[in-house]
Amino acid sequence: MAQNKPAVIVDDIVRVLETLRERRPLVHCMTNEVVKDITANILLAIGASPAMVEHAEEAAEFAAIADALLINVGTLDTTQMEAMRAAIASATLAEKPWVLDPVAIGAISLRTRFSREILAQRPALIRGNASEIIALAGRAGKGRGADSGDSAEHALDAAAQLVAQTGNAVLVTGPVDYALDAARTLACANGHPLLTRVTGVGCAQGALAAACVAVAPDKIHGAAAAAVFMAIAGELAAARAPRPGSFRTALIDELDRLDADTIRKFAKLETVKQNA
Ligand SMILES: Nc1ncnc2c1ncn2[C@@H]1O[C@H](COP(=O)(O)OP(=O)(O)OP(=O)(O)O)[C@@H](O)[C@H]1O
Ligand SMILES: Cc1ncsc1CCO
Ligand SMILES: [Mg+2]
Repeated sequence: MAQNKPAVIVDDIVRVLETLRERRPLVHCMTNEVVKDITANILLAIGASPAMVEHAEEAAEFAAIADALLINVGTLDTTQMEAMRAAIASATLAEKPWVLDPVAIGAISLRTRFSREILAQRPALIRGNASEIIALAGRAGKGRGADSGDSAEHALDAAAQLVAQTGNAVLVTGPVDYALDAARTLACANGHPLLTRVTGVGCAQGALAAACVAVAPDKIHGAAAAAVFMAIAGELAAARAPRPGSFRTALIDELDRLDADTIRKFAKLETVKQNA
């Protein structure tokens, strides 16, 4: 089953971008209060269509209509938890992919319990920094908030466990991003430290991954595409905007400008493990 899957190559990532811009996937975002603006703008820049729909009744209705759903627990509350449960049930029934972003779990109990509860509904993709991935797998890590205290390499075992639990894919972000499913582990070595100096880049990347998974042939292609798009745009943005405020604007501009030639020229995508 997991075996004999073809390798993921840069051409596959280019195709995800082209398909995304043709199909303009509608991404239902249930995300935290801090990052809604940057999330919607990053989705628009890459060519997707964002919609933030929060009320439980509306969320259940909309999750069936949208092409993908993002569940981000960054500013969780009780009302939102109920709405998220309803949306996940509806997306699952409609066979629409959903992405889990377990922001700052580990040190904070309620969101950790909730993320583990909904993990049982098998998200198509989990996107988190190393500490979040380690905590979701039930292991001890160094995370204390929304930023990672662990290395992505450290999180790979935990990520593989989550892949086994969901049967789907995981994207661990950090200095190197890792995308994995049961058959393959890919590493994207692009990126720039300024990506961590603007709040919500990781969260927006979860939304970007939802858009990519909606149009990609396989979940891992979606995960890898989200890694490559954000990291290359970050490198190009940093080259002309070396401070966080202007970098945020430049990042959105570079995602808008991103094209096949730029991806082919800059992508540092490597297969680190292939079980075929
Ligand atoms: N040291 C680094 N050098 C280059 N790129 C990095 C580095 N650290 C993270 N990144 C990139 O930053 C982006 C966000 O990843 P990060 O792991 O910081 O997410 P996060 O902690 O969940 O973010 P947030 O909580 O602010 O939304 C990714 O594209 C990742 O590749
Ligand atoms: C800063 C912050 N706090 C809760 S969510 C969030 C956005 C980055 O994860
Ligand atoms: Mg961060």
